[in-house]
Amino acid sequence: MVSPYFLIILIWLIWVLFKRWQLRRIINLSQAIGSRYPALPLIGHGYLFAGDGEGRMTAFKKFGLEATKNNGMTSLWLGYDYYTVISDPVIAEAIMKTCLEKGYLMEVFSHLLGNGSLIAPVNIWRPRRKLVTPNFSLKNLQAFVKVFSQQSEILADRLASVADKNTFSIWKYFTTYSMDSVCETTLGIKVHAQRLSHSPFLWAFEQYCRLTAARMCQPWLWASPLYHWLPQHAILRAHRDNIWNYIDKIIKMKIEERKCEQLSNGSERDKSLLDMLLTSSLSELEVREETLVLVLAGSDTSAVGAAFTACLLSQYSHVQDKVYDELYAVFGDSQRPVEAEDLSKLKYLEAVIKESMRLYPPAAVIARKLDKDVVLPSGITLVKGSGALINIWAMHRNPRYWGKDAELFLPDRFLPASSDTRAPQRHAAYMPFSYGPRNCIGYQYGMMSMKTALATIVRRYRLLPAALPPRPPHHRAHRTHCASNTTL
Ligand code: HEM
Repeated sequence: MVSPYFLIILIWLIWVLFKRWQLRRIINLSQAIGSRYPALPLIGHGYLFAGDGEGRMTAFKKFGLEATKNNGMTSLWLGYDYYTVISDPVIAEAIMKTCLEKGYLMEVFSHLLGNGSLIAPVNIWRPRRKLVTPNFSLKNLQAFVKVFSQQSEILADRLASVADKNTFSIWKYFTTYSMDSVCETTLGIKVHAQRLSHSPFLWAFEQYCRLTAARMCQPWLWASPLYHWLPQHAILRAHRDNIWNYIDKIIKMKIEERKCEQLSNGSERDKSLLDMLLTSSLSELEVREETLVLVLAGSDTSAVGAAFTACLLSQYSHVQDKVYDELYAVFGDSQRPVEAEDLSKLKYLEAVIKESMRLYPPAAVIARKLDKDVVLPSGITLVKGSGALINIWAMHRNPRYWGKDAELFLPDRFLPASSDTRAPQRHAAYMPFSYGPRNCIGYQYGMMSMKTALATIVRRYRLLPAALPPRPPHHRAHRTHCASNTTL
């Protein structure tokens, strides 16, 4: 009689051998590229990503720095999924121009986003991108600046209660500002995140993202049949259902509004992105998916970008002085709110935000799945079926492209008429909004929102560094928090 334990071990061994045979080309690639960190059986390098968002970001940084030392590439195994971590723009460009699939890491978000364009397979993504892109025209974005400006005024008013007092974290002010702006321009409703102490929708959204981001990098949580037994899954599903119910109610309300407007021959009210999506050929389900993508992709990213910029302004007072002088040249002593036409005049502020996103890119790492072999200029072939993790954080600090002073905060790099040669010639070396056909659809929106909020604050307050031991602001994977406090 054969022992059942023996049988289990035998089946497991056969499965491992089969898997190694299946992955033989990828294993050869990973050995050719190498990694200084040992990959453990079953979980690969997953053990380095256990812990909270800050721990995960630390692990991503380690792999990014390792890639830079190793000619722009290093190997990373998450379970049986292999990724080449990339910190060289030449390699990133070769992949991002041709490989547009996102792969497993992002697929965990399909539980919430379904086939939303942020994660959808290329055949679904392409037609949706075509439908959504025209809604981000300059004319529509300029109309949104009114919302950014009103919400920025609320943000600045709220800061009055903490100004001149103790050190505080500016993060929650930007994240609620951003949520208010994104919901108003996307959904066409005011969620009052800045005013309410608790919003069930926002709470569900935040908790959902936190749990899913943790699952993304922890292969032991990937197997759905097992994950379904864990308490996190029940919580995740409850949050998702709350989010869906909330969005579905708004969609129904907007459909009714549209019907009434058609009966009354239309009205002049400002249109949200959801209004625009409802005039497209998308079904109700697809509209929900795309609306959620916009809220997810648009809210935290802009908040992180603005919060890091505020922290850096507080630490570099000469840069803040120059931002203030530029604002004074545009607004003088007037108290009027920021308007769309002002934003294009704020060239120095724009350079500051860009330099801040170079050092602290809100989306620090992005993923691609290779659906074909990619032969690199070095002659190495990245193998079909493997993944690529473009480490934007490390790429933006790669001294080969940004010089020996890559770690320094120097906004002049981004001044249009600058004689500064420190800005690299290769376009892909700077990609906070990604690169290639699948880049960020909301980059102008994001820049306008961040500029409006920062301009409003710097006109009213002076940002001072935290009364804590000096420490550069630091990232967390998923939510990239501005952890160094700022005083006003
Ligand atoms: C500072 C602000 C922002 C940053 C840094 C940022 C960054 C990014 C990045 C890096 C990607 C590409 C991910 C990838 O290649 O896998 C992306 C995609 C996307 N972003 Fe943004 N984003 C910002 C703001 C926004 C805003 C405000 C919106 C919309 C309101 C938005 C909507 C999207 C959408 C829809 C995609 C998916 C595009 C596609 O796959 O076709 N983003 N974003």
